[in-house]
Amino acid sequence: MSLTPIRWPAEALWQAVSPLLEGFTVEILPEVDSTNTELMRRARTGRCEPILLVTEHQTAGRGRLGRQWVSGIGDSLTFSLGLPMSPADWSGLSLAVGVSLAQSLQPQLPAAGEDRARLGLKWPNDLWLEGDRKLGGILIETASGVGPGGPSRYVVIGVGLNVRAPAGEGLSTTPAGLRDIDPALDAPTALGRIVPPLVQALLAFEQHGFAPVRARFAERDLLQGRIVNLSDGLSGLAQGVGPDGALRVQTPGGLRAVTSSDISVRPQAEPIS
Ligand SMILES: O=C(O)CCCC[C@@H]1SC[C@@H]2NC(=O)N[C@@H]21
Repeated sequence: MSLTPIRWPAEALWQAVSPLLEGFTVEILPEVDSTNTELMRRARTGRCEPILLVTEHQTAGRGRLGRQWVSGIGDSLTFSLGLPMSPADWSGLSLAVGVSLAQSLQPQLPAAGEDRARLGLKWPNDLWLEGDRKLGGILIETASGVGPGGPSRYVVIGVGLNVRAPAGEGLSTTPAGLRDIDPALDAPTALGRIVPPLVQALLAFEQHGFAPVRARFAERDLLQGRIVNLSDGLSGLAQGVGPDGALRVQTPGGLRAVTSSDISVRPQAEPIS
C-alpha cells in the first residue's frame, strides 16, 4: 500500500477496508489518470493481482460509451477493484455490482410514503436517487489474465460515486451525492461499507451468475414501467430485466431484449402511471 498524505484520512481509509479484504492489495493514490486505465495498463503487463485501487483525484476519468467521468477533489469516491474471474456467463455482471452497491449504501428501501428517496438502479450501470438524480456509475472492463486456477479473465470494476452533489451547471443529468442518502456518509466510510460485500457479491456471481440477484435488481429498477428512448432510435416501455440481465423493452414492433453495451437508455421525463 502507498500512504501519501491526501485530504482524506488515508490511514482510516486503509483500516476501513484492508482487514476485510484478505488476499487483496489495497493501494491509495492521491492522483492518477483513471483507476480503471491504471489497472488495465498493469494487466497488459501481466500484473493481474486482486487489488483495490482508490484515488482522490482522476485526471482522465472515463465513463461508459467513451464519456468523460469528472469528479471534484474530495467530493467523490473513486476506485477500481481488479481481480481474476471466470464465471460461466458474464451477462448481468454490472447489474449485480449495482445491486451490491445499492444494498450497502441503503440496505432498507424506503417504505411507501416515507420521506426518503429510494436509491435505485438505472440499467445497465448507473446508481440514481429517485427523482432522476445520478449518484454514480460503474465501468467494467476485462483483460485476459491468469488466475490461481489457470487462465481466466482479469476484470476491472470501476466505481465513481459523488459524495456531495456537484454543481449541476452544464451536466446532462441532475446529480446527487452520498450525503443525500445519509449526511454522515463520507468517502472512507462508504468505501468500508461497499467493498467487502462487493467482493462477496463477485464471488457469488462467479458461482451462480445474475439469476439469483434478479429479484433484488427488480426492487430497485428505476426504468420499470417507463418509456425509454434507445440510442438506436427505438423507444418503448421498459419491462424489467431478464434472467440474463437484458433489458426488456416493449416496442411497437414487439418485445425487445436490449443487451448491447453500446446502447444508451434514456427515460422520458414522466413515469407512466
Ligand atoms: O457512469 C458511467 O458511465 C460510469 C462511470 C464510472 C466512473 C469510475 S470512477 C473509477 C473508475 N475509473 C474510471 O475512469 N472510471 C471508473
